[in-house]
Amino acid sequence: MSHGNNTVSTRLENVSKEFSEKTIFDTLNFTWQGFGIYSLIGENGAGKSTLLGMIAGLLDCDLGKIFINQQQCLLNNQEYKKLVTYVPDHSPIYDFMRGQEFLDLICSIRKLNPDCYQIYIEKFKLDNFLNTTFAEMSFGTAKKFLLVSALMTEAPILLLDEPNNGLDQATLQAFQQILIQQSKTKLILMSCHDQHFRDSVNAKSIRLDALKTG
Ligand SMILES: Nc1ncnc2c1ncn2[C@@H]1O[C@H](COP(=O)(O)OP(=O)(O)OP(=O)(O)O)[C@@H](O)[C@H]1O
Repeated sequence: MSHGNNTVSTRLENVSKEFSEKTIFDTLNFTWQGFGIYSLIGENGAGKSTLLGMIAGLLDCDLGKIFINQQQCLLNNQEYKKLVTYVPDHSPIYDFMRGQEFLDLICSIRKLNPDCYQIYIEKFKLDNFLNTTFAEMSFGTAKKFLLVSALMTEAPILLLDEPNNGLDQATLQAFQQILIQQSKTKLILMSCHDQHFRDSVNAKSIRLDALKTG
């Protein structure tokens, strides 16, 4: 991998977050070290998506710090952004954008050769949707493009929010194989309510309430 490390870590240091005076996290401390797949487990509203969004750098911590390797999650830290890629549970893509345009845009931002996504287009059977706008795509098809945009990068941290939601059986099988393969060289953190899917990719469970109480 081009990140050049034979290991990778994500570290939460005294991370606190509240929404409208409701505490979601209070001085959370945890480190994920090394490659593999981890799934955050917790009831609806426990804060799984919030934590993934914070590690992705899209939501601020109220207090505390988040690091990937030695890089701190800060608005202008481009080195941090290179280390992480994130798939939210719903598509945030402009309606007018077409599938291929979106992937080419991500390639251009991440300085990747556009050839890098072809293999995933085949595995996810997206050939016929490259020219389709996100407005016209089904939920599952849009989700597949988002997954491709993350899987094609070399970022060693992959954050996936409910990644299996909306995928058909054939795609799920292809996706499971890709995740297992990528988990040899990436640290994959996901939120996933589906135990069958978690087991199928050998995800290690991390209970959010256990994290909160240290
Ligand atoms: N932008 C926001 N403004 C106010 N409250 C928010 C906001 N985003 C999330 N919350 C609240 O923060 C809490 C954690 O939400 P989050 O979506 O992270 O939970 P989750 O564990 O991912 O839930 P689910 O399993 O339902 O996906 C919830 O109480 C939610 O209502």
